[in-house]
Amino acid sequence: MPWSPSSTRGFVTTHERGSVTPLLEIDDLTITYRSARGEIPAVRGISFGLQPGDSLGLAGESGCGKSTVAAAVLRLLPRGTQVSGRIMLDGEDVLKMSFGTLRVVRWAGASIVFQGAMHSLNPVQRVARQIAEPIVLHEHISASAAEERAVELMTQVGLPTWRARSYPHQLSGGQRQRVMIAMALACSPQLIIADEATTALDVMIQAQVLALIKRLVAERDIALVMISHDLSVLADTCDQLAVMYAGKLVEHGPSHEVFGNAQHPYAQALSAAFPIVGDPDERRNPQGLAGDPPDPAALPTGCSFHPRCPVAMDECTSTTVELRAVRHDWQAACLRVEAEPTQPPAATPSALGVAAGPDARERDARAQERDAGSQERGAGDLRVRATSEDDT
Ligand SMILES: Nc1ncnc2c1ncn2[C@@H]1O[C@H](COP(=O)(O)OP(=O)(O)OP(=O)(O)O)[C@@H](O)[C@H]1O
Repeated sequence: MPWSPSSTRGFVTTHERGSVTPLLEIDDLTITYRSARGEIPAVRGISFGLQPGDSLGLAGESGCGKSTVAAAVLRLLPRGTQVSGRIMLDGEDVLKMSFGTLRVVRWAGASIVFQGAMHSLNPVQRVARQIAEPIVLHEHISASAAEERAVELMTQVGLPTWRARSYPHQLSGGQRQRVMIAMALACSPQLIIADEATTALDVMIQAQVLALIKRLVAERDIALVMISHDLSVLADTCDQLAVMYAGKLVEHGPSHEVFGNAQHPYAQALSAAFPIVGDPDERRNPQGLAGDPPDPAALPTGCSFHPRCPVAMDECTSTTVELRAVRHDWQAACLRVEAEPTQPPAATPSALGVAAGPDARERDARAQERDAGSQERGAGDLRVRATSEDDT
């Protein structure tokens, strides 16, 4: 079994054994909280898969279900929450794992870096000791050997070794977030979930921590799920972007396409709200999105986005639309998207009829310019902030 707790490292992965099974495969995941207000359908039938080394940015407004997905991957949801579908981690169903296996999988298979390290760290324990704890637990080595490893990890995440004996309150916010990343890496997981891991940091420190995550993920061939409100940060850090709205995926595809040429009106609005360096129009005129996301306990009929959608049609009020292929690697859940899987890429919003009128034409022209640019430059040039560790 891949997650046998008895092997030296904790497990032998299917990838180490040469399997091509996706590392993470989420299939029709549906999560409903039970609360005093009744049932809250937080996640509604989402699916995606990741191979080692893949990175997926999960975006969407507050309350759309991003953290619920993250918590489900490590079965950290409150007791009583209804979960259906499948979450396969390295070929094993997380939802059916025994607690013994789950203990190994947490840290050694997948780990989560949350926002606000101060609340996640023990205030009265030195940081190296905290990083060493999961190593002792999972690898059954002595505390001093584990602390040596912890100090090595601290160096890898750019913390000076003398900080090993510091307490969390003696570190800056960025340093604490680095400690959390070192902890997440401690047992060499195959998957890291970063849930708003850089949101509370100032722009310079955020850039450093993002660069660090990118470097470590690339060096170690780790799969990354990164959750953020900030689509531009996700587009800069991840290869793929998935946009959630009211518990559903409304668009999923290569980052430069979803950020630069979104097909779903919600994903368009979200990406238009963030500036792109080198695009003065977007910088001068960042657009907001009117209205609020729906109450998950009282979702609108049809497409949940239709009450806020600038291009909604009558049908949208009654027809539920699932993801449609825009291209073989790109999907959007909008009735206006004409699925043309055999056509070459670079369908533009107006070509798909997603947005009509002068604004849409302007936007479309910008999207085409960006598209041409992105083909030359690649997705990395969508960055809006300096992300080189050396620069900051
Ligand atoms: N323990 C819980 N009990 C009941 N409802 C919950 C619980 N946790 C989250 N919810 C609800 O589930 C929905 C999804 O919440 P979730 O935290 O996953 O969203 P999110 O996209 O991560 O939001 P944010 O960006 O604000 O963290 C929200 O409507 C939220 O109020």
